[in-house]
Amino acid sequence: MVDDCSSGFLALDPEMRRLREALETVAPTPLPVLILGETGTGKEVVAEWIAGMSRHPRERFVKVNCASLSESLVESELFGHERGAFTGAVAPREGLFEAAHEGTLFLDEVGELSPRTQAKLLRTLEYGEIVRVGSTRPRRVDVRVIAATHRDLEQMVREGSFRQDLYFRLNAITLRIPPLRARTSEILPLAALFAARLSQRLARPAPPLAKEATAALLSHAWPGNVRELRHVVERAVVMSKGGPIGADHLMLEAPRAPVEAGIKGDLRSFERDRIVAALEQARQNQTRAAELLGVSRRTLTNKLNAYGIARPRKKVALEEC
Ligand SMILES: Nc1ncnc2c1ncn2[C@@H]1O[C@H](COP(=O)(O)OP(=O)(O)OP(=O)(O)O)[C@@H](O)[C@H]1O
Repeated sequence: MVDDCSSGFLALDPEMRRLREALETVAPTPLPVLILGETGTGKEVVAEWIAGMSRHPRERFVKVNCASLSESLVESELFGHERGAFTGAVAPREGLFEAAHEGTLFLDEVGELSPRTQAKLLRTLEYGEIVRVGSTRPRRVDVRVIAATHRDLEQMVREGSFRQDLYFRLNAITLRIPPLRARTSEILPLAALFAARLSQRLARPAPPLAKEATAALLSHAWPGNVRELRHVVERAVVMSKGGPIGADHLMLEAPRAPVEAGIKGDLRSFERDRIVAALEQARQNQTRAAELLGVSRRTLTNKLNAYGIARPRKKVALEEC
């Protein structure tokens, strides 16, 4: 079950495999799940996968991005409202908790909720009931909550901006999705998957990746994670017009350090570029690259890990897995 990606969730990296194996055990339970990870790492994909594996596979999966809701809207969106609860509330309306009854509610960017909404959410999780805005009548809801955030919730708890009791309620099961730069073995298979999917939609054979394109994909830092990779590959599939994908089609800029990183960031960026260039010059031979850079092989290995630079594999099949 860990190798296929028919559900749209590819897991080849050992940590991702462990994560998926653990999920197979917890998915069919009603326990809340908290998914942590940088933006674009696949938190929503994982949430959908859990919902698909849950007690009633055809149950409802309702998702909401808490960051996209204004403070005035969020309560009524989540818990619903009664007629006349506020200006414009001309009719009663059920909220997302009620819509997800006997199903799963995915609360994306849960760290953005205000203290007031956090309190209401805690109550819902504790008692399994919601109270619509403008009402005092509790309504029972049976909803499995999956929450996600790119924020450091533990830090937010320490700072007092996220309720500790809510944090403990949400994190019955916590999954940490590693950034793409920490699971470089997945870069090329994911690229192959995205290229194959789009090519299929365009009714074209999946294009092969030229050697330089492979090297460019592997040496990029992917600050936008899997989402960025998907966009880069899909654009390249279009730009290559059915031919092999070259490095130019990827249009990856050389990594630039953010201004606030100051000279430290500049030096890191410089060092990383030098390592990538040395590897290219040495045709990916790490011993030779270490010689060119004047460092030991061990130092080079440490730096490759620190910067998330991986050696390209010899050949990648660009086909749907
Ligand atoms: N393991 C994976 N297998 C296949 N596709 C993936 C995988 N991980 C992410 N993706 C794809 O990458 C994109 C971003 O994934 P997703 O929206 O789940 O990330 P996220 O962590 O929820 O992002 P955000 O924090 O911005 O909400 C989507 O197009 C998704 O299909």
